[in-house]
Amino acid sequence: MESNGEKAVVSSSENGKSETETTESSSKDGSICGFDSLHHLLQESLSPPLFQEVSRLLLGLNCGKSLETIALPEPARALSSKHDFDLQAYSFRADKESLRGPRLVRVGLVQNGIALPTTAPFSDQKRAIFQKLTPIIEAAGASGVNIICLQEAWMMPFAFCTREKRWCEFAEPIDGESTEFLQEFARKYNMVIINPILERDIKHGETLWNTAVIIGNHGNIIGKHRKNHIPRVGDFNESTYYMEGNTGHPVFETAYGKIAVNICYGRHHPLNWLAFGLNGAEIVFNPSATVGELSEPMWPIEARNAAIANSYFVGSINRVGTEVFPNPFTSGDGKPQHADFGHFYGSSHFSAPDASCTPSLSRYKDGLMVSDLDLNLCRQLKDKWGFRMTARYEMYSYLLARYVKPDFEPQVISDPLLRRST
Ligand SMILES: NC(=O)NCCC(=O)O
Repeated sequence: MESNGEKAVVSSSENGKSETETTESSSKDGSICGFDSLHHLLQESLSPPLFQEVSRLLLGLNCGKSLETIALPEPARALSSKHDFDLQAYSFRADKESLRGPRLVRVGLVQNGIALPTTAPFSDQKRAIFQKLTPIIEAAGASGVNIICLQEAWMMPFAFCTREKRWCEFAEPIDGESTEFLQEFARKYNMVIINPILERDIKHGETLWNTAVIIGNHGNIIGKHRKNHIPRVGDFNESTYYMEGNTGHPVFETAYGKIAVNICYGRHHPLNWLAFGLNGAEIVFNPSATVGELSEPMWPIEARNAAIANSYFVGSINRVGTEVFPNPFTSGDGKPQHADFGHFYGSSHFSAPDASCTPSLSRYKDGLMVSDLDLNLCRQLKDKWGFRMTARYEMYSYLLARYVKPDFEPQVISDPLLRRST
C-alpha cells in the first residue's frame, strides 16, 4: 500500500528553542501513513538488519529468539483472502522441562468492524455482524484453534458514546442469540469461545452489564465475568448503560488451560490484572473497544506489562473502524459536537510472561491473530523472576485496608524545614 503521507511531526525553532508538535499522525482510512501496522511501516522503512534489531527491542525475544510464524492450513488462508481479513500466526516456545511435557494451546483473537450503518434496523445490524464473523471463526476452526476470544460488545456498534437508551435493545441474556450462534462453532470445532456481550440480566430486574460469557468446548456455558471498571473518560459514557461488575475475578478452568477476562478499561488497573493472576490465570484476554486519540500510546504497554508482572499470557483485542451515529453528541470538553467515536485502531496481539509479544493485527482491517502458547512458560517465569515470592502482599494488604477507610491518613513524612519561616 502506498503512503498517503499525512504529516506526523512539525518541528519549529523560535528564539533558539526547539519545539515539536504532533499533528494528525494516522490517515483517514485508519492506516499509519499508508501502512496497516507499525510492524509493516518499520519493515518497509528499515534495512533488514536495522529492522531485526528494532524488532528485538520492540517485540522482545522468546527463549532467546524472535517469535516464529506458523504456516496455517490452506482453507484458513483462503478464507482470509476471500473475505479480506488480516490473518497472522505465531508460536511462543517454553524451555524443555524434564518432568513435564509441553502444554501447548492454540489461541485466537478476533477483531472486526461493524457490518452495516448504525441507522439500519437493529436485527439486521446484528445478523450482518454474525455473517461477517462466520468466515473468521471458520478460519480459526480450520486452523485448529482451541480457545478464541471476540472483542468487547462485538454484537453491536459501540454506541455508548451517544447516551441514547435505545441501544439497550442490543442487550441479551447470557444464553441469548450471540451465545447460541457461537455455541455451534464451539461444538463444531471443539473450541472454547469467549463471548463478550452487552448482557441483560433477566432474573435481576432486566439490569444491564458488560459481560464475557465463557462457552466450553462442548458448547456448554461454563460461566460469566462482568466488567469490573467502567470508564468515565472522553466519549466512553458506559456508566449510562451498565454497572460495575459483581463477579469478582473468576478464573475458568477449561479443557485447554486456566483463563480469565479483563474487559477493556480494566487494563488500566494493575490490581485487576493482579487479581486474575492470584486466582491462577494462565491466559488473560482483554477484549476492548478503544480509539486512537485516547489510548493508542498505552495499548502496547499495558498488556505487556501485565503479562510480565503476573507471569501469564495476555491476548489483547480491539475493534476496528469508525462508527458514525445518527445524532451528534458532545464530549463535555468544549469541542464541537460530532457523530462518531473516533477510529477504533484494531492492533490486536499477544503478550507473553517473558516480555515477548507478537506484532499487531491491522489498524483498520478485520482480523484473526492465532498463536501457539506453551503454558509451561508461566511457571518458568515465576521460577526465574520470583515475582510471586517477592511481592510482599501482606504489606500492601495492610495499606489497602487502611486506605479504604474514610479516616485514612497518607503516610507522608514532611521535611521539618519546609515549614520553618526564614
Ligand atoms: N470500552 C472501554 O472501556 N473503553 C475505555 C477506553 C480505554 O480504556 O481505552
